[in-house]
Amino acid sequence: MWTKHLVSGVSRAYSTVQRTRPFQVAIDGPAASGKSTTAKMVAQRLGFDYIDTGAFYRCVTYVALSKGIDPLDPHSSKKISALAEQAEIGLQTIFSREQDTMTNGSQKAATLPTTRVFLDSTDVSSEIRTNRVSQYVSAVAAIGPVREAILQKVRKMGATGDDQGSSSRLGLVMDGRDIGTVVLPQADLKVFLVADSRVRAERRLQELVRNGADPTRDILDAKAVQDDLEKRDEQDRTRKVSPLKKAIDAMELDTSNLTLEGQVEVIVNEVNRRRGA
Ligand SMILES: Nc1ncnc2c1ncn2[C@@H]1O[C@H](COP(=O)(O)OP(=O)(O)O)[C@@H](O)[C@H]1O
Ligand SMILES: Nc1ccn([C@@H]2O[C@H](COP(=O)(O)OP(=O)(O)O)[C@@H](O)[C@H]2O)c(=O)n1
Repeated sequence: MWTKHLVSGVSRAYSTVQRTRPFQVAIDGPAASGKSTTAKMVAQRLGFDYIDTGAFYRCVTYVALSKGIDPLDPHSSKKISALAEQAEIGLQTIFSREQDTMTNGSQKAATLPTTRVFLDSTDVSSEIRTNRVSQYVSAVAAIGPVREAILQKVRKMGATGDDQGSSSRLGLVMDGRDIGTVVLPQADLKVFLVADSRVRAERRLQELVRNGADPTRDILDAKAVQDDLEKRDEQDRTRKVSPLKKAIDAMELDTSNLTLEGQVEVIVNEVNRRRGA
């Protein structure tokens, strides 16, 4: 049932606008604003590739913590940067067929695209989403040479479509914090997703519960989750290298009062408008 799909009509769209490279969509924004879910669904609707850049920073944080390295100790920067350079990170997004997912314009949760993350060929998809990794990831992402190493890896993956699956090469959706500003400054469409931090915390909490949260390991209090997200956003916004900020030419979309399908629709329509479909 799970197959990578192509959306009919895409090749016609490309014949109207002469492109020298696949259409690029950059999605940035604060934590839990809906970036990755929206990005995957947009990629599925358009038959584009998807790259989750946050997964790269999470993998480096995970490997550093598992080696007993403290990311908050300034003396750890060199060791963590070396780990970032050495890490072999792969992504595999499993898309479902459009007809399986769209019923009366809405998307069934069970058929949302899913992304598996591989670190040195081991599936670490769950391990990189723990609270512990979330608490340290912003510190790791603030280390300049770590960002340099990851920038090279994500650009390479974007250029080759090497995501452990077959590449559609029609287009690319990438999400993170610096995609529109640093990674893909020439992106054809830049979106900056925002949402009220209370709404974001509620959604993250629901997601944790849906994924079988463990009360001994996960923070299951809305206020604590909100504090955690706000703290991470502050760290991401104020770091010296590639801080989280809206690119000057990005379209801002507040998802606080939108449905997932609604925000996907806005972006898909804008992509189609820009490529003359
Ligand atoms: N408009 C929305 N309505 C309800 N839930 C949403 C909406 N947008 C995103 N979500 C949910 O919010 C949670 C956080 O979204 P996610 O895509 O992981 O954010 P990010 O990648 O920005 O951290 C997910 O569980 C997602 O399904
Ligand atoms: N392009 C990116 C992507 C993520 N990151 C860092 O990685 C962390 C985790 O990103 P993520 O997208 O997985 O986080 P969530 O918003 O999904 O919780 C962020 O808080 C940033 O510190 C970054 O600095 N630059």
